[in-house]
Amino acid sequence: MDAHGAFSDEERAAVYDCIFNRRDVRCEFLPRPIPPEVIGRILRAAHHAPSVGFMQPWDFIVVNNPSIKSALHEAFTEANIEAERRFDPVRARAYRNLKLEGIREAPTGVCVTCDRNRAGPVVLGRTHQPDMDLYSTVCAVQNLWLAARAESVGVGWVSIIKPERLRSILGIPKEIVPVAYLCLGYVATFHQEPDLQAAGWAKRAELPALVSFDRWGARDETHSMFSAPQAKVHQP
Ligand SMILES: Cc1cc2c(cc1C)N(C[C@H](O)[C@H](O)[C@H](O)COP(=O)(O)O)c1[nH]c(=O)[nH]c(=O)c1N2
Repeated sequence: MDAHGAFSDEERAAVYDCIFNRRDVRCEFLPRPIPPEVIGRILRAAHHAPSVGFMQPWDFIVVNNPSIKSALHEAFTEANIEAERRFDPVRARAYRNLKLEGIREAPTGVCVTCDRNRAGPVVLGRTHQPDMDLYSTVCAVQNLWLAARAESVGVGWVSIIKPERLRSILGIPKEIVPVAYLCLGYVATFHQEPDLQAAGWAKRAELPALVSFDRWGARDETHSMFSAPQAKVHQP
């Protein structure tokens, strides 16, 4: 970074590399523990996320205890059975074959929570959009995910679990919202494409079809934005 805060070409490429090669990791966690200083750096990155009114509504519960992980895994299994039933029979069969969590295998779990009252009843930027504190907490999750990728630590978000079960297992007070349960661990390899894409469940949409100019749906097909050469990084 230069004296004015501009990144070099290599630094910029490293950031895009990290973004395009971040993956949701559900299995293949190695048992090797993540050193405390690495967890510390990852949480510090999460804590430097933007937040509405600089509210910083998050807390981080670090889960190492195997019996707590087992209880969380049981809660996942209950929720997963219910989730599977919502799909039609063909899709349900495909769903059953997906691996959607690594709660017990991951050496570390992190639950990211949101304290909706942290900054009192009136918060700059939240008056007309009260959920901005939750969105801020999700920004912290994304910072965590990217910092972990930079540390070669895989992260998997497990949302197939009832919030009240998360609350009771982790002793989260009722006024605090559990936003994300994340599984963290080193992996042998980061997959190049999302697991759900590799499994044929869903695929990445074409970006130009999602961008419009000035008005919803007003697409300018001739716009050169996406015809520029791509950065030399793998973009699944
Ligand atoms: C809010 C939220 C919640 C979940 C997820 C993500 C997000 C953002 N994802 C991960 C999701 O499936 C994954 O991000 C996409 O499939 C794209 O893959 P990559 O993240 O690019 O590898 C996810 N994955 C999974 O296996 N079990 C889960 O419960 C969830 N829940």
